[in-house]
Amino acid sequence: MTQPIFMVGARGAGKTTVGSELAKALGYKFVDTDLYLLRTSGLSVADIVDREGWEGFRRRETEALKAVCSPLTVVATGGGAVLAQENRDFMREAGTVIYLRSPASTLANRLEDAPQEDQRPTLTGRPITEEMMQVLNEREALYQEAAHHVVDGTQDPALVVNSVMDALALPVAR
Ligand SMILES: Nc1ncnc2c1ncn2[C@@H]1O[C@H](COP(=O)(O)OP(=O)(O)O)[C@@H](O)[C@H]1O
Ligand SMILES: O=C(O)C1=C[C@@H](OP(=O)(O)O)[C@@H](O)[C@H](O)C1
Ligand SMILES: [Mg+2]
Repeated sequence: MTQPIFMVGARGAGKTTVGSELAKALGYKFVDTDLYLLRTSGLSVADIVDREGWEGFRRRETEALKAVCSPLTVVATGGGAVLAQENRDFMREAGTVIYLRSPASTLANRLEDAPQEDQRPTLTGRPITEEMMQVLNEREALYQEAAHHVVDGTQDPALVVNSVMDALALPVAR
C-alpha cells in the first residue's frame, strides 16, 4: 500500500502527534496541512483568520490538502478539514482515512495543557470544554463519514500508533 494516509479528528485528537509517529513507524513522509500553510505563506492560522476570515482559511486548507497529497505520506489534517464535502470525497478517493476519536473532555484537557492559540484561535468564543462538545456535536457524523477506520485516540500516542497500524491491515470499510 503506497496511498497516503489522512488523519482526521477534532482539535487535540493527536492527528499531528500520532501522525508523525505513524509516519516514522511506516517509513513514510509526514506532512501537516496547518504547518504546510505556515511554511508556504509565513502565516499562522490566526493570521489567516484575522485577514481572510474562516472562509479564507478553509479555502487555503482545501488547496493545501491537495498540494500535500502524495504516495507514502501521512497527512495530518486540521480538525475542520472534514467540513467540506469536497475534502471528504478527495481524502476517501486518494487514500486511507483514519478518524482518531476521543471524548470532548479528553480533547479539552489536552488543549488546556497546550493551547497553541496562534494555530487554534477560538472557533465559538466559548470555554474550551463547551467548545469541544459543540464541535463534536456538529462534526462527529462528518468524521465518521470521511473515515475508512475509526481508532480510539485516548491511549498513549505509541499505543494509538499500534491501533492505527492494526486498522491499516484490515480491509477498508465501504
Ligand atoms: N494520545 C495522546 N495522549 C496524550 N496526549 C496526546 C495524545 N495525542 C496528542 N496529545 C497531546 O495533545 C496535544 C494536541 O495534540 P496534537 O497532535 O497537536 O492534536 P491535533 O493535531 O489533533 O490537534 C499535544 O500537546 C499532544 O502532545
Ligand atoms: O478544528 C478546527 O476547525 C481547526 C483545527 C486546527 O487544527 P488541529 O486539529 O490540528 O488543532 C486548525 O486547522 C484550525 O485552527 C482549525
Ligand atoms: Mg494538528
